[in-house]
Amino acid sequence: MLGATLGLGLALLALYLVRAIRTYYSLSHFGGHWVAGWSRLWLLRTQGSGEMNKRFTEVNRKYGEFPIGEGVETKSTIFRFAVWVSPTPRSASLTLVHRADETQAPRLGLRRPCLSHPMAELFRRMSAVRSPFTRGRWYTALKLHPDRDNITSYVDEHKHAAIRTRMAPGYSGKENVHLEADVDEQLLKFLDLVSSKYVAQPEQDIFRTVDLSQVTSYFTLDVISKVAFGQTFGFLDNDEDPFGYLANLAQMLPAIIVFGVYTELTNIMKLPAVKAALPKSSDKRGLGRVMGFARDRVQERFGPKAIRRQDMLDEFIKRGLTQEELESETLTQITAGSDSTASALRMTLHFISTSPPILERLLAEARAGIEAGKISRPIIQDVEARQLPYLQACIKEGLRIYPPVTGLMAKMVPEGGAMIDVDGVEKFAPGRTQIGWNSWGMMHDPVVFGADAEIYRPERWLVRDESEKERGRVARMNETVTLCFGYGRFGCLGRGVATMELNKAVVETLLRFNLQSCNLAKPFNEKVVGFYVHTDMDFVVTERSSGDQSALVRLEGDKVDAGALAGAYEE
Ligand code: HEM
Repeated sequence: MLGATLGLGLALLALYLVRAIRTYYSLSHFGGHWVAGWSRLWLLRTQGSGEMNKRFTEVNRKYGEFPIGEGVETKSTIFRFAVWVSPTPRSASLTLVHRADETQAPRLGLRRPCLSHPMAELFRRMSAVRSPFTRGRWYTALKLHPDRDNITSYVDEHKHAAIRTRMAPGYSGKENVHLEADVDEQLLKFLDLVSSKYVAQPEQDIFRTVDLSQVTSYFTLDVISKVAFGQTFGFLDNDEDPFGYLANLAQMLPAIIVFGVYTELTNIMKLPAVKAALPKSSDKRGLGRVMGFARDRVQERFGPKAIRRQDMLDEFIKRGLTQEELESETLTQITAGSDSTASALRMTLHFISTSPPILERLLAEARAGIEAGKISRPIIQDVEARQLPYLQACIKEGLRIYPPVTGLMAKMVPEGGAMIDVDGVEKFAPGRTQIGWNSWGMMHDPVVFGADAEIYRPERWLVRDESEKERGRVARMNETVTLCFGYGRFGCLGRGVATMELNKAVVETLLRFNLQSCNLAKPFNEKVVGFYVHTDMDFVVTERSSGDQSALVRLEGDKVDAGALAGAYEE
């Protein structure tokens, strides 16, 4: 008996080794850290480092570089996850030519020679509507419910396409007549909260600070609950996390990291003991409480006394989503739509408020718009914001320098494999290879964004002259930054809502308040886990108008005691 067990064990080990070696060599030509070729531990370490964005970018810079443009080097990443043995991430730079799809996807450069960057081109090709690439197993980690998938977690193409078709109209905003008014209402509450509770008045010895990381999350969470269900969670009303949701999310980070690498572990959610420990809608706090809130709001739309409101939920119901589907999808809406927009908002505010020339230029544009009657008060309308070039440049630059989603979003090479062009050499990526996305690397690429790509500089988005070269430069940047919302059949459905929030909140906040970071040497703490967990982002806030007045200095008389530094001019 012992002998048979030992024999079986050795046979399994041999099988594992053969597969591991085959997997390793099938992708060894892409280069990368050797550990990543054998196990996912490298990936786990990188994702758990809290700075996955920077580490992936370092890897891309180290391995598989290929010269492009004017001798500048650029990079991308490929991760290999084997069919069933331990996945083996690899890295390499690449452009993509896919054999099976050659008729639809001509070789890079032939169709749009100057606009496409190889990394962006690859990303688009994989996500395009008729692409044979599919979602990788990475997406299964986005399942929030033990039994139910949601739009972000379906790896089955047909199921994903079916739910997306039914949900897209609800997101489009055309049917959601309350959308803009709902966003305005929450923004006014946000501004009111800052004004009533956080404005410092040092001249009256009132010293206060606000944690921007917190209040921006409160704003986007209340917006999303209002536009999704017609009722807010009450973050802004209470100036706190009423359900303990954000705290619960922070506790779940280790699990998020591990599940994002060992995606098969999502199956343990089906085990009765694990299932019992998972958040559920009857919970009093945390994600479970949010699930309960979503369940109650959905329930109100059904039955004899059903509430009717022309909004997203109503549109989803009209498109035939069941009560169960709605509970799961609305929860996804909250997780997908709150943190991403909040980080875009807070980082954009941070960069503008810490760069006086940028702030001044933005304020000048906004004030001119108000004076000309082109900006509604008290809140700018979305259509008006889209007419302000410098505001748009500031927002795009914010999304670029801190792309809100840094998760791998791995797409899978179809059966039969794909040819991938590395350094001008075509290399074969076997079927089921998963190709991860390094959004940070893509958005910080000097080839696309210029040699100062690491710097927040909205001016790069403004066309300097009418030459074809200049228009091509800006068009290429626009094509790339838009990818931070994904693309094609996987692209973000909430993009319109997010853009509306940013269009309004950035300019209205800065028009009212002067923001000063409390600690420029370390303005915030950050953990990057596919999204950003920011804490301690403390700012001093003063009313902009009073700040402006106090800056007016009157120099009266010939001799002024300006209080110059003592000692420097003394004998
Ligand atoms: C600045 C803010 C946002 C960014 C950068 C962003 C980015 C993304 C990205 C990268 C994806 C996945 C693309 C892929 O799988 O390849 C995605 C998907 C999605 N986003 Fe957003 N998002 C934002 C805001 C929102 C908001 C406000 C909502 C809801 C109102 C939302 C709802 C969704 C949904 C439902 C999906 C899944 C689409 C699908 O699977 O077909 N997002 N988003």
